[in-house]
Amino acid sequence: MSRGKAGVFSLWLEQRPFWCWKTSWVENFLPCNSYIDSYDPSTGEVYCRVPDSGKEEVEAAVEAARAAFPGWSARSPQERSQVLHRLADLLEQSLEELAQAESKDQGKTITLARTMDIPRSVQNFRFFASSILHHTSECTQMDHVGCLHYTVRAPVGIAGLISPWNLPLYLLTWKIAPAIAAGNTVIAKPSELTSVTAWMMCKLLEKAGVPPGVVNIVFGTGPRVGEALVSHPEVPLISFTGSQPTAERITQLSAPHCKRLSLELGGKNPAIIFEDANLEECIPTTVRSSFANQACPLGFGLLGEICLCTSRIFVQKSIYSEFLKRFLEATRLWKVGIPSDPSASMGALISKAHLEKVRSYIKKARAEGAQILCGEGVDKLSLPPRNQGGYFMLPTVITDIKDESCCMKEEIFGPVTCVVPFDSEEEVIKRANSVKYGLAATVWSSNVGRIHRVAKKLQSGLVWTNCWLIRELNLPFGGMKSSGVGREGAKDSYEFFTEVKTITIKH
Ligand SMILES: NC(=O)C1=CN([C@@H]2O[C@H](COP(=O)(O)OP(=O)(O)OC[C@H]3O[C@@H](n4cnc5c(N)ncnc54)[C@H](O)[C@@H]3O)[C@@H](O)[C@H]2O)C=CC1
Ligand SMILES: N/C(=C\C=C\C(=O)O)C(=O)O
Repeated sequence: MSRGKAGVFSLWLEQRPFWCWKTSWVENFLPCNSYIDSYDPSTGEVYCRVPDSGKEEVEAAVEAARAAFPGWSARSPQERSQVLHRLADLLEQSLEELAQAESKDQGKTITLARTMDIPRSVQNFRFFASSILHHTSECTQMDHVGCLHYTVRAPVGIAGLISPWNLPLYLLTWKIAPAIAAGNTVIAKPSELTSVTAWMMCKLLEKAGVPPGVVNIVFGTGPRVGEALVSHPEVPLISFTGSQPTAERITQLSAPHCKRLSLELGGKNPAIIFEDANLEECIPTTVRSSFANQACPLGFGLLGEICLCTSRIFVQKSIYSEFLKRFLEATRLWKVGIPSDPSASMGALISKAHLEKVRSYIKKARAEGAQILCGEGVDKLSLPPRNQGGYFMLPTVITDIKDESCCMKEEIFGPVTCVVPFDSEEEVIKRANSVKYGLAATVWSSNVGRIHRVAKKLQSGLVWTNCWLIRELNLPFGGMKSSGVGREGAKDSYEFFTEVKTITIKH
């Protein structure tokens, strides 16, 4: 890791013979001495190495971000917006290259990276480039005491941004874009498992005219560089997406500095399917919502590696058998294949450790007497010889499982879903709410009154009814209970990344 001309840090990915992206811009950066092996999930082989940065790199990044802050924060929203638009255009021009890289690094299908991850990363910059132009402040009057009050907002300073491996560029840009649009400078840390597209974006930052020091990217592990960033006294706010245990650690480290935190964490998301649901629409959407993020049917991707994925399907008893039969038929159609295969609907999981973790849940379910109806341990995977060491697994459906089972309580974050029957509306709401998480729920019914009633009673930051993962970026995104703290979106991100001041004028 090193300081570069553009104020971008720790940017050295060692090239392996089959690593094909151009690296001429790397000359701006000094090499680092310590690396982490990065694996291709589809083969299980090391294919590049990521810098293993720590305190020293964070210190250098803070210095650059501090120096850049006065100039960047003094620019008008219009000027910052133009830079974000240029960056979006450049990312879009590199869409294919970025999609190939994301697919190779993460294991998801190329189709998914091409149609979801990279387009959404482009959209993140365009969206915040536009929304930053439309915020207004508050004003109230107190005529009886001759006072006018109004608010002003200012960027907070240096924002620490930490993102996970499931949607690498998509989630990193979802944080960088609003932070810099609001006038902050940032230090961003992508997951050590998926650093490549962040690294590729660095050269585009410079080209887009992002001034040196405005966006600093540090690469490395959570315990080393992540904690150095979170603990740094000059980084007053942290936006984090990832697991709940890591969020706890970040909260502890932030507490002595009273840092502002935005935490987007996991879920144990229910789908509630009433007997009057339109199964023609519900079944394909629920297959997708269960197994998304290595998969991409209908040009819309999803392998259970999205925090919004369904992992508990409650089906009203009267339609349970029919639903289950059709759901299994639809699941079995999903082809697991190498990420570059355009006919594959699912690629590989992120890592060996993660594959083992996901498999361990299925073992536990079996030991508890649950039925595994398809997938892991039931059907056979067919893969080319070169990919036998990859982290693949078939979409797996579990039934006859108790609500108390760990498979029904804990976030598995893999292509595994549990299907259970229910009798009444009241019962299913109670059962859906009986977990520590509260991120996303789906409700399927043609009774509008019921939809409103149930949606209001679910402890969930997001409720999709008769659909799934239709995103309106303007509106609040985030979870209740252990699924997070705070919300992201046009207004919410703006409020998080700015400090508000109330001014009173006596006249
Ligand atoms: N959005 C979500 O809900 C996500 C949930 N997960 C869940 O978390 C489980 C574990 O996955 P991980 O990759 O280990 O997630 P994680 O929460 O440990 O990693 C997310 C990010 O946090 C960083 N990080 C880790 N420890 C840190 C620390 N002490 N201080 C600062 N930063 C730190 C990581 O380097 C990465 O950039 C998954 O199996 C899944 O259940 C994982 C990714 C995303
Ligand atoms: N935070 C996650 C997904 C967000 C999706 C979106 O903003 O559309 C996650 O899977 O971790």
